[in-house]
Amino acid sequence: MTIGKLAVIGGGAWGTALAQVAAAGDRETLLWALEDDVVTAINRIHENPVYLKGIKLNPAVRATADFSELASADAWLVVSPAQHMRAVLKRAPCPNMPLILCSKGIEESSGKLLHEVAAEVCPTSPIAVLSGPTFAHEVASGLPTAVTLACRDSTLGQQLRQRIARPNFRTYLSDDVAGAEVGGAVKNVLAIACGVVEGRGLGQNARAAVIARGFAEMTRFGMAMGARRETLAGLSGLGDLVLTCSSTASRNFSLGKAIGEGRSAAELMSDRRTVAEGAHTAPILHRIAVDRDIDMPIVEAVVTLLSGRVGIDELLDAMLSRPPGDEED
Ligand SMILES: NC(=O)C1=CN([C@@H]2O[C@H](COP(=O)(O)OP(=O)(O)OC[C@H]3O[C@@H](n4cnc5c(N)ncnc54)[C@H](O)[C@@H]3O)[C@@H](O)[C@H]2O)C=CC1
Ligand SMILES: O=C(CO)COP(=O)(O)O
Repeated sequence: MTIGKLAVIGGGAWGTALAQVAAAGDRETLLWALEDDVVTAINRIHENPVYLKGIKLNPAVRATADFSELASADAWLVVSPAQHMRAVLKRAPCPNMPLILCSKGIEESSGKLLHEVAAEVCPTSPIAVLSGPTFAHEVASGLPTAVTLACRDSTLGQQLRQRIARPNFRTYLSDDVAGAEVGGAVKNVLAIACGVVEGRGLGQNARAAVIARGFAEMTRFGMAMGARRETLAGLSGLGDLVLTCSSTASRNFSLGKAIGEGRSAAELMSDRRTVAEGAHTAPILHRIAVDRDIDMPIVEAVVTLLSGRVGIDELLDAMLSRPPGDEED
C-alpha cells in the first residue's frame, strides 16, 4: 500500500507543524481543528495565529472542522492533547484507518497509554507512534529534527516513514510502541521539575542531576510497562528529556520555572490556552508507580508541588535528606 494523502487531527502547535511537514512538496494535507477561528485563519491567510504564530504554512494545508472529510485520507496523524484524544477519536470515522499517534501523555481517567486508548476506540486501525525532541516552531520552520516512528507492523512502518520522512525530518523506525510513548509522557513531568530548579535558582548541577536521576525513573517505569531500555535511551526518551529540560521554549519547563519563582500551580493552570501535558500526566503516573511499586521520587515531588500542599523549600529539604542509594537502582 502506498500512503498518499495525510490528515492531521488537532490544530495546536504540533498538529500544525506536522501538517506543514506532511504538505512538503505541495501535497494536499487536511488539518482538522476544533476552533473555527483556527480553521478560517489557516484557509484564508495560511497561518495559525492562535497556536503557531509567525509561521507561513504551505497552501497545500487545508483546514476543516468537519470530521467526515477525514475519511478521504490514507492515514491520520492524531495530535489532540492526551486527555482529549479518546473523545476526539470517538467522533472521527476511523475504521481501518492507520493512526500515527503524536501526542504525549497518559490518560488520567484510565491510566492507559495513548496507543491503548486508540486501540479501544478504533479497534480495526493499525497504530504507530511518532515521538522525539521536536519543538513545533523549529519543525515548522524546517530546522533539522530527528524522530522515532514506532510501529509493530514493520511493513506499515516503512510505508509511513516513506511518506513522512524528509531530509530535515529524519525518521528512525522502531517496533517498540510502548517505549516510544513512555519517554514522551514521562519527560514532560521531569521538565516541570527542571523548570522548578531553574525558577528557584538551584543551579546547573541540580538540573543535570534531575535529568540523570529522572532518566533512571523513566527507565524503571518504562521497563515495567514493557518498553525496551534502548528505546528509552533514544530520541523519544533521553533525546526529548534533554530538549525539554533545557529550554523555556518548553511549556512544561516554563510552567515549572514559574512555580519555582513562587507562582501558584493552580493559578498558572487555570488561565492557559496551550497544553502543559506534564501537569496532567504527573498524578496518574505517580498513581501507577505507587500501584506497581516503582520508585519515582522526582515525579512524586512534582505531584506534591502541583497540588500546592507543600512549599518548594520544605520539599527540597525532604528530598535532600533522602539517603542516596546505589546509582544503578
Ligand atoms: N508543541 C510542541 O512542540 C509539541 C507538542 N507535542 C504534543 O502534541 C500534543 C498537542 O499539543 P500542541 O499541538 O502543542 O497543543 P497546543 O497547546 O498548541 O494547543 C492546544 C490544543 O488543544 C486543543 N483542545 C483544547 N480543548 C480541546 C477539547 N476540548 N477537545 C479537543 N481538543 C482540544 C486545541 O484545539 C489545540 O489543538 C500534546 O500531547 C503535546 O505534548 C508533541 C511534540 C511537540
Ligand atoms: O514535546 C515537546 C518537545 O519535544 C514540547 O514540549 P512542551 O510541551 O513542554 O512544550
